Amino acid sequence: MSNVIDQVSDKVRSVRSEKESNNLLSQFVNNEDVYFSTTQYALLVKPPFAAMGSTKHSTLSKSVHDGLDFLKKIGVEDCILVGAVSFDVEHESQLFVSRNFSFDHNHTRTYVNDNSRAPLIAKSIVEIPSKAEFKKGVENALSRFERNELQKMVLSRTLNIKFDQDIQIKKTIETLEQTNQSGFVFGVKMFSEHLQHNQTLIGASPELLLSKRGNKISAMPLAGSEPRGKTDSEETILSQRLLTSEKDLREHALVVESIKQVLTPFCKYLNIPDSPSLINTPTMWHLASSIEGELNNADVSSLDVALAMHPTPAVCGFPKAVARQAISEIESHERGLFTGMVGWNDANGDGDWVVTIRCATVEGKNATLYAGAGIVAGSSAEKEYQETGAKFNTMLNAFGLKGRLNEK
Ligand SMILES: C=C(O[C@H]1C=CC=C(C(=O)O)[C@@H]1O)C(=O)O
Repeated sequence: MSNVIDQVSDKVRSVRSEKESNNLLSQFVNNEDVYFSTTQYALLVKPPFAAMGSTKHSTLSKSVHDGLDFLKKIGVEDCILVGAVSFDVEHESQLFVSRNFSFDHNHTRTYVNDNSRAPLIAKSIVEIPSKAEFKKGVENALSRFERNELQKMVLSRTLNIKFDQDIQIKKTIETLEQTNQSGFVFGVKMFSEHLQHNQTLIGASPELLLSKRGNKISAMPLAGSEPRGKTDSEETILSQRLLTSEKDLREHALVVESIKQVLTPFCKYLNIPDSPSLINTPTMWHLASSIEGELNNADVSSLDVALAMHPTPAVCGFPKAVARQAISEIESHERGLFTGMVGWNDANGDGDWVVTIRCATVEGKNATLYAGAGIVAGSSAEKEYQETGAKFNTMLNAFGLKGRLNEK
């Protein structure tokens, strides 16, 4: 019997699940629990956990199957797998199995004016890479396109912020819900036997990688972006420019084509719109494609389909292997869980997985914010820098820091 199965059976066996509960976020305990919410529901998962965090991608799917199959055999069917999968196949994921979980299907989000919060003060902010290095990376990508090595790659950057006081994690997740009415909001504890620190991954992703209920699946890939405008006329100009931009439509089409190739063998029916539509978050406009499908086999798990899709060219590039290699050569920082996937998979294989973007890892007074942008032939290094800057605003808003970046 493998280690993972041992852990699952010992830790999960004796705990009973609660099926429905209200106001789950108020019960969230940082460094202990995992929280995930959509506009439809909230999910809170509590210990005891069997951690599958050290499992690498290559063995992840098999370990999860073995663990869940074993639990079924011993009569433990009502458990859930929850957490975050890293971008890089060699990097640890943060996945946990528990029987102690609650769904709130009456979950609602109330918009609250974000000026009502007392903002944190940033004592120091370090950009990694620097603006010059990021722009050099974009130029490097453009030269690879000219040499026909690849057609798209996503480059990212980080903001390392030290605040004047400890970040209130539950409060920040609450703010993310209040200010991102349609986003997928998450708080995932990061556990590792080797990790010295107790970090938490928090964020509000607008991008649905994969949702599965029975044999029905859906996905909403995003690629192609413009920051939100300040006035109505600016909003119209920016959104219409995005919808008709040859560069952004090409960038988007590569993502959709790659997802189509992955999902086709899984599906007896797949509906992909001919052209993308516009969606917005409080900080960005995006090109989005709403994909629906029916699986050949309803027993395939949401995790398996999501792992087959991951990483899509929305966070990696095209072709995938060449882009992944180019990213590792150009980016000097670790992505970790950023541009991975976060979500859950229940004992029936149903679940929701979203792309881990518009997020930060936080601990004490420190936060590392992440943002990336898709680069294709015709991209401008300055514009991609500005775009990633606008994407940071999801988390900067949640910390009460938007427009205060020069404050030391
Ligand atoms: C990698 C990120 O965004 C991806 C998702 C939506 C739009 C994107 C873009 O237009 O570049 C990116 O592909 C991020 O927000 O950090």
